[in-house]
Amino acid sequence: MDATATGDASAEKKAAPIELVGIRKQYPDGTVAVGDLSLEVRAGELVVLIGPSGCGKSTVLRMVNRLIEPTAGKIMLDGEDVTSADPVELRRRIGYVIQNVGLFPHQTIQANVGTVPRLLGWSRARVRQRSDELLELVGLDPAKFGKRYPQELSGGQRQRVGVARALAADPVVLLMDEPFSAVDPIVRGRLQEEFLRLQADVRKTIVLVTHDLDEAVRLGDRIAVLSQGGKLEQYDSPADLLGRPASPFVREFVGADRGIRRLAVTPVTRDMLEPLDGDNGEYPATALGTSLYDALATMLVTNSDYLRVTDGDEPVGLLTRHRLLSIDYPAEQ
Ligand SMILES: Nc1ncnc2c1ncn2[C@@H]1O[C@H](COP(=O)(O)OP(=O)(O)OP(=O)(O)O)[C@@H](O)[C@H]1O
Repeated sequence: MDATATGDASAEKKAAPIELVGIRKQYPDGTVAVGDLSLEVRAGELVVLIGPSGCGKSTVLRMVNRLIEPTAGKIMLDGEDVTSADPVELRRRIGYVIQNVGLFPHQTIQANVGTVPRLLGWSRARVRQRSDELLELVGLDPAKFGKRYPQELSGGQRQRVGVARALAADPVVLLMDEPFSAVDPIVRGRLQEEFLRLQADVRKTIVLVTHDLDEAVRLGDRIAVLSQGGKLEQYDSPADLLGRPASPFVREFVGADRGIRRLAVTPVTRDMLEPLDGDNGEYPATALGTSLYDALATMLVTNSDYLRVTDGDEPVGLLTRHRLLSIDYPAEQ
């Protein structure tokens, strides 16, 4: 996905912050899906909601675009209270991507992507141009895929069309409910990677629901862990969540292999390094900022207990395997 392919798309509307203030959803049968949740998401931030099945993740997401009406509380979008705004108008400002995408089967890919711009009354030429631009942005050649129908695409390709469609009217917020869970793990990994590149380019405010902790750690700027009734257990960066679980619930939820996951989100920094002794040219090199996970992989593959760490071309210190494996876990001391 080439940034230059965005054309008009890079002259985007700004992403908007969202704030949920004490939102609650109680169903007529008495079920409290979400009790009293407050959460703020900064403009351009990617926040992941995670938690056990039935804890209210999808309900939270669907209250933001008012597919579900909250029983109480306020939803602020870009500083404006939208709790009683016209839901249809609201949804034009908020893109929504769901599992299995929900593309219209009897419409071409191009028409699917152009759905909201068409509803907004854009000219045919502008809709077409926007659709081509978005398909290119998500890595699908419009000349090749534009005229196809959804069933003529793979699951991963359909998922990308779903993302393109959600971005078509240039929303200020993107809501994503398990967007990558319908595809196999290899395709999922690739889609996640492409999605991160896309997000670096468009910088939308994104709230993404998943039940997959690895996905949360990989994609989230911050992760909100919910327990039953939409109770917010912890809201933190991936590294802090894994390193400092705030409660027994979170500790259990992030599981025993959090040490490994934490290595993946912790970069090599100067304070971890021993001084260089001579030029240490014989040790394999790794760059400052590499994840500890990748650094450990290099040590294992090269059968070396030391790595020469560089900043650009300049060697700045030595990382030892012992130091790498004894990074502190404050919550466990
Ligand atoms: N119409 C309804 N009436 C009563 N309870 C409902 C209704 N719709 C949803 N619920 C309940 O609300 C709770 C939250 O549901 P929600 O779909 O938000 O959970 P979730 O965390 O997204 O779950 P999952 O990970 O399984 O998709 C669940 O206990 C569900 O049974």
